[in-house]
Amino acid sequence: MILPRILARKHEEVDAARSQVPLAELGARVADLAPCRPFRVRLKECAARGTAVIAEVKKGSPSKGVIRADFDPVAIAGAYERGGAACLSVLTDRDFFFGELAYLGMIRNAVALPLLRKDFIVDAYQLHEARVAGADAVLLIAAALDGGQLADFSYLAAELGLEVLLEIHDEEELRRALETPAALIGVNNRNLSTFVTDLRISERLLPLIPPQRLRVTESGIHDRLDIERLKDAGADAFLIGESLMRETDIEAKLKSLID
Ligand SMILES: O=P(O)(O)OC[C@@H](O)[C@@H](O)c1c[nH]c2ccccc12
Repeated sequence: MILPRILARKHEEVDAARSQVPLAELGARVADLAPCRPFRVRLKECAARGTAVIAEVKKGSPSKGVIRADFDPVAIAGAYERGGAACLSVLTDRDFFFGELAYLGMIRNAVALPLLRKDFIVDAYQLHEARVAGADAVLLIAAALDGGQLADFSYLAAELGLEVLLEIHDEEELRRALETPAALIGVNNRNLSTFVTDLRISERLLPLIPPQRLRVTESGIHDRLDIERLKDAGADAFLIGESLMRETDIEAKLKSLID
């Protein structure tokens, strides 16, 4: 299973980053930042008008390797914005997903959409780092965090002005998610040990999420048929990476998913 390996590596990265820029210094920078862009409100508006897609800037993954060789994160973000994305997800993990923290700032300067930092958060330091780098929201993964961490990180994120997308994969994780104030809950259709995606995970779990929480379905979404099927299961928003990144015309593909 790869998740424990990724998490162990994250702790090393955080230690290295902290020795370069201490938490107190990062914290001091937060005070000077512009307010975050409203992630959840934007999703709700797009969902009310049609289909709310969180489009992911993703060069590759541990299971697929490099998905898109000619990878220009800013150009991709622009195509997503023109194609009608509600919000963007930016993979910032370098070692397993070919991402960079700096992509957040570059993309923030180029598009007006709210941005999610997609990474493996294991330490409060990374929440400050996300805010300073230009994120408006962060992913928290229930499979990677215990109940105390989920609560602590949720409250700290809110203090920093960041919204939280809390990712779950089964009933036990959902139960823990519902004990936190997370306004956005994401059901990952991908099994993190086998990498197999199965939309039936969302069909099983989305109906168990109270409608006051915004229900996001993540991974393995390919076409309009998948979207209709997931809407029927109660999805309010759709997090899509690979099927967009494999297209030559990203903007046209996104439009075909939304209409
Ligand atoms: O590329 P896909 O199958 O459309 O999936 C996107 C997104 O859901 C996936 O990248 C993801 C979901 N949860 C994660 C956690 C970490 C890294 C990546 C992810």
